[in-house]
Amino acid sequence: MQLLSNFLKHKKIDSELIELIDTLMLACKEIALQLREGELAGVLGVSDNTNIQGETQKKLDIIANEVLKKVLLDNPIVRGVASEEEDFPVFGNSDGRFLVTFDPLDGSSNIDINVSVGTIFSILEVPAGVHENSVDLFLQPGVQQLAAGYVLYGPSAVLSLTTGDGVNMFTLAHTGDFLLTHEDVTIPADTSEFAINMSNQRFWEPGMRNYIDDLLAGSEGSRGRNFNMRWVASMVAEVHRILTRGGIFTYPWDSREPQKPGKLRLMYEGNPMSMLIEQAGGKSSTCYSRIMEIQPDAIHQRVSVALGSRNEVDTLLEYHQANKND
Ligand SMILES: O=P(O)(O)OC[C@H]1O[C@](O)(COP(=O)(O)O)[C@@H](O)[C@@H]1O
Ligand SMILES: [Mg+2]
Ligand SMILES: [Mg+2]
Repeated sequence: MQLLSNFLKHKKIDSELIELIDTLMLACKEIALQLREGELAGVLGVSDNTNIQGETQKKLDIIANEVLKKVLLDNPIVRGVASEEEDFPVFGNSDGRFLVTFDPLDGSSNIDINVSVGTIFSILEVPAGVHENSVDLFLQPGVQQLAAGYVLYGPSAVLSLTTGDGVNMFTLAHTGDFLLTHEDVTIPADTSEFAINMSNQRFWEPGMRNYIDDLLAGSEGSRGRNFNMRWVASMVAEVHRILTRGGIFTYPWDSREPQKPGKLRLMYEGNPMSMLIEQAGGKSSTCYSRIMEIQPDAIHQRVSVALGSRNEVDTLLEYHQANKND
């Protein structure tokens, strides 16, 4: 089985980008170790802090964030990082070429119950000739990402990575190496499995309500077949399932906080996951437009997300279109 860096060299990926991905994996291996120790290392439970989005930080949110920040900023090819758990971007070498945004620990409500969590990352390039450090450097649409991926910390630790030429998966071996385990991952265009937090049903838009009602009606409804439902409450795990066997995942806009487009964050979750899904032949949308074409205007911007098997996402968009035109 091929080593991650050998695979990327073989694919003729830019050597500095390979170096950056290796650096990211160094941090993820450290996070994987801390997670594995769990209670033994005293890392479970909540901290006394709240992040800029008003969420209570888990101890492991903070640890994972610190590990990623330190390891990345120690490498002079990194100009700056932006994290879900940092109020503002943090800058390193002013000549650095890369920007990295990350959700250090996704699905962190699962930590204390020992269920899968993950790290999501997105790599951007500093626009040519820009020397001033500012948040604006990061505010690039998802189509500009050089690479994106996640590490799922589940029964095994798995990296799913795209550098803009398909999606490949690598499993962390006991030697500390990530080894190629799935090449050219492709999402089936059709699916009978959906993922949504059903407890928010009464807050959804009519398009989403009608769509889910028809899935639940199964073979007796207009879809004419039964659908299965999954909800891990960890986006990394949901996307991993979809990359592995297809499906649709959505965290849509809802009326609880109508001024926010959704729960998930564009720069740390929406864009990197959309790049992976599209590179595997799937589709990703806000329910109205392509996520990767959104011009961000704030680093912690939220976005509504619907992604997965292409034909099923198209069907969901039709329900939204139908209700928009009513
Ligand atoms: O608690 P809910 O409403 O089920 O939301 C679950 C969603 O929130 C998230 O946990 C948000 O990510 P964080 O844990 O990084 O805040 C997603 O991974 C997941 O899809
Ligand atoms: Mg998250
Ligand atoms: Mg998080």
